[in-house]
Amino acid sequence: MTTPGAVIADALAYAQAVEDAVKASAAYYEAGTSALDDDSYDRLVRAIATWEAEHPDGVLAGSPTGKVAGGAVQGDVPHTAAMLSLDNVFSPEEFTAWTVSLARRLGRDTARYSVEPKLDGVAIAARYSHGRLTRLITRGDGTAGEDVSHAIGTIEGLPAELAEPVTVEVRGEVLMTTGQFEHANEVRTAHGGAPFANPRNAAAGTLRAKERAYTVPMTFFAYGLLPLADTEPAQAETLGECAHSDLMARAAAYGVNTTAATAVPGVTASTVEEVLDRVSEIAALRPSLPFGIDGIVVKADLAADQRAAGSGSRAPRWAIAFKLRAVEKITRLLAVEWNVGRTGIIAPRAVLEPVEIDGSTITYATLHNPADITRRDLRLGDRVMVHRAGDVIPRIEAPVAHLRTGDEQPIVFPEACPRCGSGIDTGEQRWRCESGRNCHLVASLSYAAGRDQLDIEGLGHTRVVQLVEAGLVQDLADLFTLTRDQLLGLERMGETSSDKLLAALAAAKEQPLSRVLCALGVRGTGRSMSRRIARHFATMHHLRAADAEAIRQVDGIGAEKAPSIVAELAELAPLIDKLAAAGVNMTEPGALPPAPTTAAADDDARSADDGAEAMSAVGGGPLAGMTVVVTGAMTGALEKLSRNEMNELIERAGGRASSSVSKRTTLVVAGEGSGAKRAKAEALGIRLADPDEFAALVADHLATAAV
Ligand SMILES: NC(=O)c1ccc[n+]([C@@H]2O[C@H](COP(=O)([O-])OP(=O)(O)OC[C@H]3O[C@@H](n4cnc5c(N)ncnc54)[C@H](O)[C@@H]3O)[C@@H](O)[C@H]2O)c1
Ligand SMILES: [Zn+2]
Repeated sequence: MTTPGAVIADALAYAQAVEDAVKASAAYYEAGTSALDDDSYDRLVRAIATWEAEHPDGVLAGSPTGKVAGGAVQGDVPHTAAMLSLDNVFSPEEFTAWTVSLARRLGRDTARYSVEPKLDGVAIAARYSHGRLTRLITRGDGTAGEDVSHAIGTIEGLPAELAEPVTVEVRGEVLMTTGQFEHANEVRTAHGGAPFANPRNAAAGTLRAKERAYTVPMTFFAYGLLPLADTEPAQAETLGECAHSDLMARAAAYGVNTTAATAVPGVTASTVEEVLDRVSEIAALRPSLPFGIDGIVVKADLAADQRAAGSGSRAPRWAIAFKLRAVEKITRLLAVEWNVGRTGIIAPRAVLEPVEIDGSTITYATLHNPADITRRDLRLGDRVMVHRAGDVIPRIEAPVAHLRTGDEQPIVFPEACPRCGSGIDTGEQRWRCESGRNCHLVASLSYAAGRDQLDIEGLGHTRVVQLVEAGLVQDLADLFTLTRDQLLGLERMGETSSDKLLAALAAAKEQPLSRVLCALGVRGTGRSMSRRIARHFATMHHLRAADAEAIRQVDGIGAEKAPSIVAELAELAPLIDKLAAAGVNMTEPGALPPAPTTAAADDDARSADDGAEAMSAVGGGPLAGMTVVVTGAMTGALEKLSRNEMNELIERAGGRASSSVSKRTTLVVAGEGSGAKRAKAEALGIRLADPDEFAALVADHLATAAV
């Protein structure tokens, strides 16, 4: 495939582009399985046209330009009158220019316009003989189409019998509504077929498919009515003289479906301004329509104007398509995320290779529920058709199944709640965490009890769920007022485990402020940030008294984060009070509260580096002013320390812990298995220490690290 949209460099690339476009076109009109989205196809054809304009002698006979259906489709049933394509405009200016050229051609202003949605489906001619539907023919190459009469009876809006026994041809679009498309793919995948990428492809593929084991409904909308060879002459003459809007009213009276029954009925307009207003109205309604449209068709309404304007080989001169921006693009499904909502609903979300649709870059799309994923037969790595119109959340229509390489992977459904680890209730279409509305509480308590936070031994996930479900704990503080009797009342809770848990809770009350802060889960403050805040303010009292400006004194807290920390602490105030009342420690050992500031801090003069110095000046210690990175396995006296505990140790000793080696690093503690970071430190000439050397350096502070 040539890169769509790329400029064609030479005759060889031109020939390749023509071949690609013709192949895509054939796949698009026949089985609805093009490898390209419309935008990419249109760019390819534009590049072909540009090249042809510069090389008029090199134009290939097979070129798609200037032909109905790009010349890729044939037919053997001749049309009564040519079934043409439409020329396009993309802006009000281009549209106005078109009306001017039409007026020039007519020698007068166009008397009246008809304005209708451009339905995004497949063109079809339906022949009625004495009121009975006898034949369905596709557009084909415009001169002759293919007989698809087997589809009679599966198309809503195209009755088997008209309200009057007339002999006429009704032309219009066969499409699938959103609901019909969902249903079609459901039925199709249930029969082992590959889902269609979008409703248009589904309509094209379904219309042409013969002898399927199942039928799926489609919908017809008329946009043309004309006589057949054996139509009564008087009737034929009347039809030939009717305005387009009258023909549509007549078709509706015959019982054929028209846009009159939709939110975007065809209307007439007498001025360009009126037309453009209607274009805007239809464009605004597009996202809420139950079927796809890709533009607005504007026609000279009167038969006399149409006759005077005439037609070219590809399109009539009396009609134009005002194209709307593409709302569908093909991109790749990279991953599926599972998010837990407030009520415990676990919702999948598609992560996409970023793609621009209608001016915005799309990286996520909704996936509703697991059944939806199964129904759409989605796989990781799939190329997918993504739809986004207006403010509506982008959605995946379906995988472009014929583009599969075989490397696609099944989407793994979670076995436990991704937030709190509880079981999942899969009884309904929408999966739900078994902890329901408590999911968040279970998750936050489990987090708070974790090793790097309050480190409460014996308070694992199952125990947390049990306490929450028994109604004993409604927030973090409730843990610290649990009684022995309450614990003994729980299942599988003997005297020994109750006492152990109570002891662990008592020990947790003595944890430093930094860990309490971390356990509170203030957004934007992870473990090391919690430590920096705790060391800076020394007490919860000082921290809560701080405004955003004061919080910005802490190294690494910027103008955005500071106010949100203040706001969250205010929100957490009742919980913090409750924790303090339960006897939980609210101070940071070894830290001194900041000196009260007199003058307002000078913003410009302050940088992260200054902050680091200020902090270590308060702390002092053997690592004062140093930025330390730990890498590899710790041994000897440091063996038992987690990375978080190592970082705590560094900060207690006055240093600043960092996870990556840079020019600002002053010391790298390198244990066994430290590869890349050690190498980088050596390259930058940064001081290295092995675990034993480092243990000796911070020996005074090491004693207090044992937990
Ligand atoms: N993705 C691909 O590989 C691929 C290949 C070929 C074509 N295409 C797409 O198809 C389009 C060009 O194809 P085309 O010539 O079939 O169609 P068109 O967009 O040029 O418009 C003509 C068609 O519009 C339809 N139509 C809808 N509402 C109508 C109304 N109210 N009045 C009259 N006609 C109405 C008719 O079917 C008519 O045949 C382009 O947008 C192109 O992107 C895509
Ligand atoms: Zn949960």
